[in-house]
Amino acid sequence: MAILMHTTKRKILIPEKVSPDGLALLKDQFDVDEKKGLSPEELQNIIGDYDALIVRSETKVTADLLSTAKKMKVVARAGVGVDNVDVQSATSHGIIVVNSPSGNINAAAEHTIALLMAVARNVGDASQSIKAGKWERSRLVGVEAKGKTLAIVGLGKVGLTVARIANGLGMRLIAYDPYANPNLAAAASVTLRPSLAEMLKEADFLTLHTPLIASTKGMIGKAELATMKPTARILNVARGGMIDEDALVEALDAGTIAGAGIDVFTSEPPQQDSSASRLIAHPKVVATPHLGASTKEAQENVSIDVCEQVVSILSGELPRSAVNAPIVLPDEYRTLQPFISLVEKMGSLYTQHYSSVKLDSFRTTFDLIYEGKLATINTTKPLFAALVKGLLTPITSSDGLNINIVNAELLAKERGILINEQRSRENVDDKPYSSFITLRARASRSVSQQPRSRNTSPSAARTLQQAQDTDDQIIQGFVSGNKPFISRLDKFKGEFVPRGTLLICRNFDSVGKIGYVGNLLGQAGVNIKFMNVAPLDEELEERQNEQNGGGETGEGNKEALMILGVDKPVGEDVLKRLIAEEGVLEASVVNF
Ligand SMILES: NC(=O)C1=CN([C@@H]2O[C@H](COP(=O)(O)OP(=O)(O)OC[C@H]3O[C@@H](n4cnc5c(N)ncnc54)[C@H](O)[C@@H]3O)[C@@H](O)[C@H]2O)C=CC1
Ligand SMILES: O=C(O)C(=O)COP(=O)(O)O
Repeated sequence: MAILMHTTKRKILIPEKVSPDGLALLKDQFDVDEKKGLSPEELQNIIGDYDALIVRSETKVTADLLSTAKKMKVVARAGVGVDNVDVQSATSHGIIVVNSPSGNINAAAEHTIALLMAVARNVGDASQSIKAGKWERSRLVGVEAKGKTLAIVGLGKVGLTVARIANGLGMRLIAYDPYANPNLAAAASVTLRPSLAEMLKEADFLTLHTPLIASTKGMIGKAELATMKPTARILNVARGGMIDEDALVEALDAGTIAGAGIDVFTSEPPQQDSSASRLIAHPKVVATPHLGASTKEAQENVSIDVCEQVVSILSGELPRSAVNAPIVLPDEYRTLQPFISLVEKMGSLYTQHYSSVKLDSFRTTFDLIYEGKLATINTTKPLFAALVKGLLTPITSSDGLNINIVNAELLAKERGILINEQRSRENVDDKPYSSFITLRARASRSVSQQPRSRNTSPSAARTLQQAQDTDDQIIQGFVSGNKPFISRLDKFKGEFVPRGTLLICRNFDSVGKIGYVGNLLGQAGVNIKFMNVAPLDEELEERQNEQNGGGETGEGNKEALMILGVDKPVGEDVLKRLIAEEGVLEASVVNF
């Protein structure tokens, strides 16, 4: 008989025109909904169903929208500028924002040059004039680009590409960009100017290529325009909002600026009677409807770029150009993968086993110590995030937080969880694993009492010594054959796989305990799938004995942990009965 499998495909919403070349990469694995022309309300009503959203510049991805997007894992911007996405809000929801940082650079640069030439030679005006049946050769005399000064604000990817093309046109190149790479500037024959004001005076053509951010918003206003030559022409293929549109219209009317080529506006599409629509209507302006990235080639590039990243993220991997997550190299991420699972389980074990700890009000410092191969990895951000996720998931509501590399740091801070990552130089060559992780929870104490400097990496042995000395809580683990193992829980040493539901009992290591616990569980209808015993660590025991005056611990008084894999949850009543029996000192149920 055929077995029907019902697997729900994850859903991706695309409310704008995105090239089919990238979408083809999604359609096998995911439900891809292309829904153009949605109103903000319509978008808000359906966004909760989607795992990913792919947009260009038209969709406003607001904090309001993101707060409704409960399943959302990724917002992908098929282009460069993410000023239409509330990145901060996405971060707080753990939503990764990706873009395509270079797929449309050439298109934007060529469009800038197209506008430069069109403005220099009155192409738009001349075309309209001839179509109207006129032949106005003397009114439409232009200027040449050759020998003119092109002033570039923002010498990043687009700015540099514009510079290289303009260099070929024989233009003199100057730029203002406080963060520019001087070597790249020199190689492109661009002379950097120390201030915008200084550069504006020299410009025959001014072109803007910065993102729209606080420092660039309104950067060309009335005062700046007043310092420019009356023959100067202005180009904007970056973002509306960087130029004061009313001030530019005024300057064009007054003849203190000669012309402008504008692709981007403060309101897109421009509203009637807005400053944008007045600028567009101006006879000295060549305007295009945000076409900088609109070439077949650029749209293919950005679409493939972001769709590949959406596939990565929905498959649990990291993207290559996240706007709000650290970049982790693919090889490193592959190495980290099994440890991410281990650390998450260690965090979860901590919260569930030490259940008296209230994580949302606690002040504990965690040391997360990497030994062996892991200690040589460049970025351990995914492990940090896994610990926060492991610690918080057992105590957050099921519809709650999407905890990941994007928001882990923020959430840890909000909850007062301090995580101190350390790399140990302890040699693990003689051990059966190549890497080893210790999670140590230190009860809070004043800063002056904290045991040691954060920069010195203790060996595992020293860590244990400290745990014993300070009653800190210790969980250790390693990975073998890609499987996570816990190898220590507090003072007990024994390997177990953190999987399914585990009943963890601390008991006196005496005859009959296993039978008693087994019986009780049997009566409650709980099956035991596997069992491990973790005895007291011998080294630790010896030290304790020495401290207690050298006496041996009596056989029946030795403690051990019993770890039982069970097939269903163990109720509170059963736990109470277990603890009531002499010899079972503590019992906790942990779900993975
Ligand atoms: N019209 C269109 O269709 C397109 C527009 N764009 C726009 O172009 C912008 C630039 O893109 P890219 O060159 O790829 O970005 P980029 O990040 O490579 O370069 C931006 C440059 O601006 C500089 N910068 C930042 N703040 C500055 C300030 N206050 N003053 C001077 N320089 C400053 C940075 O140092 C950087 O070098 C994008 O942010 C996007 O808004 C990009 C592609 C297409
Ligand atoms: O990539 C950018 O920043 C752009 O402005 C391109 O916008 P678009 O994708 O054409 O709406």
